[in-house]
Amino acid sequence: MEWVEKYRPKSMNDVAGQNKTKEQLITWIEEYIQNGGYHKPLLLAGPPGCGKTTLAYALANDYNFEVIELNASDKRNKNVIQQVVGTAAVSKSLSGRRSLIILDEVDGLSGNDDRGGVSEIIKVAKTAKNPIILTANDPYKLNLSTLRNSVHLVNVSSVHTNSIPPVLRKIALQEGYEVDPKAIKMIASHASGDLRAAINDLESLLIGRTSPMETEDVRNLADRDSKGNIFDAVRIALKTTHYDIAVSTTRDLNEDIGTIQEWLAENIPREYQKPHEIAKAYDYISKSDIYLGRVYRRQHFGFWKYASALMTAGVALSKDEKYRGFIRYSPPTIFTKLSRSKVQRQKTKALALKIGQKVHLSSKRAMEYMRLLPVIFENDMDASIGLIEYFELTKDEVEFLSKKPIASKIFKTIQKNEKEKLKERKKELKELEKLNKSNKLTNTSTKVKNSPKVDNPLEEFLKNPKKETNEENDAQNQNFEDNTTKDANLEKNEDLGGIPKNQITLDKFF
Ligand SMILES: Nc1ncnc2c1ncn2[C@@H]1O[C@H](COP(=O)(O)OP(=O)(O)OP(=O)(O)O)[C@@H](O)[C@H]1O
Repeated sequence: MEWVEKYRPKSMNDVAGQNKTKEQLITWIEEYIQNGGYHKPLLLAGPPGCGKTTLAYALANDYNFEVIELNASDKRNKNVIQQVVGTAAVSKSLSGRRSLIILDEVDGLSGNDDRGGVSEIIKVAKTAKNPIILTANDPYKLNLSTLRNSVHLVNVSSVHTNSIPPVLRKIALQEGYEVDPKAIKMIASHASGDLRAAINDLESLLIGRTSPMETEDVRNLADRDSKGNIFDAVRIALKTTHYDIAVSTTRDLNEDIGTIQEWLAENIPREYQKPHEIAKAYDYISKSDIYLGRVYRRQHFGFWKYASALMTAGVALSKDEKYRGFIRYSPPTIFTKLSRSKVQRQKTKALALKIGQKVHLSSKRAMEYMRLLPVIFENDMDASIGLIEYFELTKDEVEFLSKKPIASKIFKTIQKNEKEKLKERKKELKELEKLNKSNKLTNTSTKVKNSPKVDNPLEEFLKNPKKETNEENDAQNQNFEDNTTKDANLEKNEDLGGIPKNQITLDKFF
């Protein structure tokens, strides 16, 4: 059992603080007992978690009344009020004990569906023989003017910060946990007078703990500042059954509306128990998402309020009954999932862009076609190779798309094909060279005969080297020629009587 329920005070003496309210309650019930007839119903009005319902139950217990509760989740239309409250109010219970009727959260009766309910309560209250206690979070805010005149209003203040630590300490001790008094004080001031929230915080911090709880642990609690935090907003929106209360949860929240929507979506199945409630709540979330989409796409910020109302009040009113127990809410896992899948998403986007550019498609459309690629990779090698070559996909990209070790098989085939192609090309080149050589030979023989025009510069050079030489070469050639002449003259001057060497030698033979 959740600690808030387990440690709900059974007697007025155990209710922390609220001394003035207790006195008013005691006076009211004692007057009823003395008069024994019609008595104005009591309306307990105060913030959530300050002990209104607890006080009503504790009073009933102390004065031996049997409680008949009709909470906000019940459809309190005219018939239901007549059947449940009407019958109970004029009769004693089967046990013979008198009944105390508790109508929780009557500020929720201001909606159109409950209009009959408000008038019926007044009617029933006027004829009731048994006492009726109503509770509300803020009766002035709501259209309850008629009801307020017919009831005895008692304001319940939030629990004083000094009254919270003893309650928390007692619970921790009874559960067998050791706690630092400073940590307890911190939880108390975090709760801002909401004892239910304080007990819930204590439970969430202590459950499963082996070492003593310290102040550092409390600091890790989400900030519960005066503006409220997302945990409170989610809790109120999921717990309440009132349109206005649910809608007001986002009012002072310093969070983006999309984030609030994710928080609610994450925690709906934690709070709601019945499948049809969960389905209905998600239906509202999806409707709110449509409006949010319109806000972003059309920049029509007037739709904020519809999105906000659908996600808070829509979700709140999807449940049949209020779940009172403690629920450990958790931040939306979508954000962790998104950050984990960031690299994957970036890769997919880059690939879609690459493929889209090739086939003139937007990356969004390309992504749709990309889903077919893994199927082709697995089943058709030729088509896969064709597509990989066409889209110029790398092995990594194919691996990423197929998510299976098929990529290495395809790329091995591609490599094999490439090698074969290379071989064939080499063969072709050789044949071409051969053909070229034989062509050259034919060309040279024709050239000698006809002196055709030669395009190949190398051939041109070989044919007419002078043309290729530059001035420097010309000069060098000139020097070379001069030197040759000089040498020849020197040779002439050798002891040969002015006759060249070769000529003498040759002369010897003739
Ligand atoms: N004054 C208190 N003394 C001891 N326990 C309290 C007190 N107020 C609240 N609690 C604890 O908080 C729990 C919720 O209190 P309760 O349901 O009475 O709040 P409430 O004012 O009726 O809230 P709501 O308006 O949301 O219905 C109780 O089960 C109890 O454990």
